Amino acid sequence: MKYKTLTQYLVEQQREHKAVSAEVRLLIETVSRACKAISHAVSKGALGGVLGSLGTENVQGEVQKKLDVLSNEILLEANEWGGNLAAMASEEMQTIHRIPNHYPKGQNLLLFDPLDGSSNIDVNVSIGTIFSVLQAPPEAAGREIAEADFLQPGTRQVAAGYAIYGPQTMLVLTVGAGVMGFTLDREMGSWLLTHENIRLPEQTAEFAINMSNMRHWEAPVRRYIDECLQGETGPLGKNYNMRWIASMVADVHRILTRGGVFMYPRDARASGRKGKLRLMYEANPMSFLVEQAGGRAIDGGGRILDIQPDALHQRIGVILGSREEVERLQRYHQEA
Ligand SMILES: O=P(O)(O)OC[C@H]1O[C@](O)(COP(=O)(O)O)[C@@H](O)[C@@H]1O
Ligand SMILES: [Mg+2]
Ligand SMILES: [Mg+2]
Repeated sequence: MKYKTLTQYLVEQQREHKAVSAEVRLLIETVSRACKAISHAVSKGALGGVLGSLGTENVQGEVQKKLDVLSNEILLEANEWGGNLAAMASEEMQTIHRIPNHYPKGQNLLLFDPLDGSSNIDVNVSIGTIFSVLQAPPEAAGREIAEADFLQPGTRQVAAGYAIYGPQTMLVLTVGAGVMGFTLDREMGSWLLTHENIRLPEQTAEFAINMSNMRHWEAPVRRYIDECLQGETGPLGKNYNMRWIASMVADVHRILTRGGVFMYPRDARASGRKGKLRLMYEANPMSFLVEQAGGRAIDGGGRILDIQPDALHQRIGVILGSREEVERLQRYHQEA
């Protein structure tokens, strides 16, 4: 079977469907090359000296793994040279990284979670890279990009995707024209379009949540999970299965493949933080993908993609996946 390459797909989207600009096409290709390099580093594991912690903390007070920092550097370096970008923002960096004057500059803004699922690195479980592309707002023309220029709702994303480093390395991408899955052919070094037009089943009997946080959940999430656990004889009338990989990339990949609902809800913890996951690097790109595949994504209050961000590293509750289940959860929030 002959598969299209990522480049062929993107050129088609640019020329025939006008779904992507030449600049964004080149940017996605650069990100995909960086993901290939991260994939090689990940697969070397202990032999490449990439496992373990660095003993430093990121801006959010989380201990950084060697791979968090290495992946961040790979993405920065690749995109400084070839990304057609104005600036970048990363979960691992305090503030934005502007493209220096001597590099080719573009109009786009790139955001990334360089290594998602950090707690799984050392135990050889799937991890990934998540990215999102925005455009510099018109008012930024002629001046330096500011952090505030990144604070755009997810509906403004022009592309988003993730690479998953699992049994296979895949790149799952949307440019707003459906969701495409590319598998890395290591011998050829190419991304091949193996999963065309990924669609998410509307119904499901599988949920993903970290049950150890149950005592902190808000009432609507508690109600939904209680009902799932009651199985066939409960109000939902079916037996549910549960999965929790603790890599958002891997959990979302499973959901895009066979349906399900993923939750890292905001909760009632005294810390007052609104959930664990980051709006700009995790929730927005994944919500864009899930909606493009026919699913839904909410924070409990409403649609994630409509949220006006108020900070680069803002955290948010995330509920996403199969349409009917997410709509049910939305109803439970409204009723509460
Ligand atoms: O360990 P917990 O609390 O279950 O959290 C798991 C979640 O945290 C994350 O690992 C956060 O991402 P990072 O590894 O990029 O910080 C998600 O991928 C995952 O869904
Ligand atoms: Mg993450
Ligand atoms: Mg991360």
